[in-house]
Amino acid sequence: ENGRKYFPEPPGTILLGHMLHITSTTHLLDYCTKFLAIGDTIMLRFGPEICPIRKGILTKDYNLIEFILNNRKLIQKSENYTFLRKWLGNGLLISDGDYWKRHRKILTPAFHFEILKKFVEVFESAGDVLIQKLHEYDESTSVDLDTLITLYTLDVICETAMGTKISAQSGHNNAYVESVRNMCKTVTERAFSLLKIFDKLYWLTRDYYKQQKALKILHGFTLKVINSRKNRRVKNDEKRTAFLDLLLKFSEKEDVLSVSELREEVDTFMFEGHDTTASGICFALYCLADHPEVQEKVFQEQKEIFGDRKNPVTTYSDLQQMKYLECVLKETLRLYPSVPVIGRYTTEEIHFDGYVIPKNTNIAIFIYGLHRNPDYFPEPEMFKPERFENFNNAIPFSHIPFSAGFRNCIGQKFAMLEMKSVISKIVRQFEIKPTTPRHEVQLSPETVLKSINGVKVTLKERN
Ligand code: HEM
Repeated sequence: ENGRKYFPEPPGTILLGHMLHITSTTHLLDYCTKFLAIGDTIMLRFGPEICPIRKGILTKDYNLIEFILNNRKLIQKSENYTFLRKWLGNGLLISDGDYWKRHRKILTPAFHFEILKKFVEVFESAGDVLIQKLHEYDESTSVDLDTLITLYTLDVICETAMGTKISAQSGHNNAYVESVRNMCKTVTERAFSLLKIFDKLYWLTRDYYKQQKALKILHGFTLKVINSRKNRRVKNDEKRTAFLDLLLKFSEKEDVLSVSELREEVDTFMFEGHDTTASGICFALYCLADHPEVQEKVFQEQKEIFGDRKNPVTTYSDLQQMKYLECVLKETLRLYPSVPVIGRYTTEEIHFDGYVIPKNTNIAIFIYGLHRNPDYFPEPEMFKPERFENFNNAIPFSHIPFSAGFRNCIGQKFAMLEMKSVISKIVRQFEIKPTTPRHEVQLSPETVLKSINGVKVTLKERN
């Protein structure tokens, strides 16, 4: 067409394009991989022109990904993020333009390491509750980590984001916990349904009512916390260091956030900050179970830091010293990136390497596929944390579990500290082993990468 070059399109059906292939999340990773057999970047079509989410490109190409993530014109998120909007409003994850820029600037100081240092106590005390739970299992019963770990990360994010203990691990605040789960689930299901993406059809489904109910509980909870902390806040109260308190403090100065803006940012942390870390922790423990030699090295590192103390009070600087564990986490997030696909939307025509990406195109960056490219990671299916002991910094965009560029994850350091805190605690107390017969995870990219049959291991108390 006029010599304009577009990315190739894999075979699909005339009317529905590639939509039919992508109706189940469990096969999504396989389909993406299969589609990308014809090239590292391809065009996909989701249904006929009347469909709300129509066309897109899917890429695992290093250079294109670097180009996109470093491009100031490409910070708008793709259309499927709009399903999160009812919950997260214009929170940092989905806002764009000057509004995003302004909010990113306001929120960045809240993730300063001086603040994160203080959160280590929260990670540790929630971790102690988890350890108590884990002691209820022994070698004969497998533990499904998914539920237990998710309740742990919920406890952590609620206390750090809102300064409020919900004791999810002890079975309190079930309505809130359940609403978070329901919301995450229905949002994902919507993005992959041919019918539910239409608002008017969605109103007729049970999911819609489930969502409305969950939203009422979620928003109600956050607003209640904001209002009570706003009224009760004591000036210069050192103890109040939750994200919310910092934002309230900032709001008193020139950068005013309204109550609803505060609500949206806090809810965004609630969403982005618990499922992602839970996924990372579960898969890391699963990999450690499969690789006793790696686990032994992690354990030895703990001994070097703490001697024989099994339950030491762990500080920020202790966590900083866990260099090998950090490699384990990087390797886990390479093979199992918590956010396997991220999306962008073109607001103008983009030219890259002789190709045209039309205006109004959704771009899906396939992090999962990028991370398994043998050019950057020889024997890509193998779990080898040592790769990161001398990672080639010349190819920074080959490993981007936290994305990269302007819109990278604001919670990256927080997440690494939390994961290190809880995993080191578990490794000091237990030997992690595969179940018999060995549990095989079934990956499903539900916005966050999950295993639909759980993540099961067995635990043996160390002497
Ligand atoms: C292992 C854990 C985590 C992973 C793998 C992860 C990954 C990511 C990725 C890939 C993005 C980019 C999303 C996109 O472009 O659509 C992102 C953005 C974001 N993450 Fe995380 N995340 C993690 C933990 C956290 C935590 C703990 C928090 C908060 C406490 C957080 C808050 C955010 C926010 C607010 C954004 C939006 C940033 C912006 O657009 O300016 N994340 N994260």
